[in-house]
Amino acid sequence: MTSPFLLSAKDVSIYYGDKQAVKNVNLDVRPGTVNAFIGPSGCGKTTFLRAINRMHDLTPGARVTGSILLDGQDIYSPGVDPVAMRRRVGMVFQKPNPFPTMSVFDNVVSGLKLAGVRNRDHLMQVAERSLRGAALWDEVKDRLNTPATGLSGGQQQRLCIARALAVEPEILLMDEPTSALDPASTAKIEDLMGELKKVTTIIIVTHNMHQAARVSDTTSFFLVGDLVEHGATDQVFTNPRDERTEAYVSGRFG
Ligand SMILES: Nc1ncnc2c1ncn2[C@@H]1O[C@H](COP(=O)(O)OP(=O)(O)OP(=O)(O)O)[C@@H](O)[C@H]1O
Repeated sequence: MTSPFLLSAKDVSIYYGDKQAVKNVNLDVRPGTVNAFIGPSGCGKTTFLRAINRMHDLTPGARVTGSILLDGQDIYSPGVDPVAMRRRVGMVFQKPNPFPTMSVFDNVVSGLKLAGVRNRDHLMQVAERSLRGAALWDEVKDRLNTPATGLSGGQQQRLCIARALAVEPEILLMDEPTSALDPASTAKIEDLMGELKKVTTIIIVTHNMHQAARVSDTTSFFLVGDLVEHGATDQVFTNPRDERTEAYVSGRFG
């Protein structure tokens, strides 16, 4: 039988030199869902997230053990090309990071151009679809050829979401995507999540428990490198199994 999970982490540990930042994490993610990682600062959420597209390959001294299966294939197996794999696993960072010298349009289609796509009509179709997907089309359709840096912070973050969507990733990793944004821009991105999960699967690291409760289907609670609890978001917030989760979600530490 094929697995119902798009992503399965098995016994994943992550080290920076001698220091273990993530301890034996096991986690399954279903396709078409929003999955939140919560927990206090420094507990390993971002470290684990970055392992899902092999970003630690680029960090000196970092080491990942265990396996992370994407569609049943271990992304750490020797035959896997990390560049090709990263096209399947998109990433949106804390601070919007559009390519500063590029126009809005060129930012969105940069991944496709890098892959050699040149057909202007096709690029235009993808740009429109991706910008609509990121709920940005109406705001930028008349300024596609202007610099991306002219957009507001919230628009820039949605542009980064559009850029990620353009290559049709199977998973979109979002590392505190709204922490640098004002409440109105945050609300727009939260509203977007429900739409995005129709076309991809989302994992979002957030410090904001209300955000996790609002947008996610499942929640994983991390504490000093351990995945303490993982379950349906309703259950984790209203009926946590572990007393440490209970203490955290009720605001007793954090
Ligand atoms: N490049 C690095 N080199 C060494 N240690 C690191 C590195 N990045 C993170 N760490 C350490 O690993 C641990 C986990 O950090 P991580 O950033 O994953 O936590 P986090 O839960 O995402 O925190 P935050 O919510 O503050 O972003 C911390 O102790 C951190 O200091």
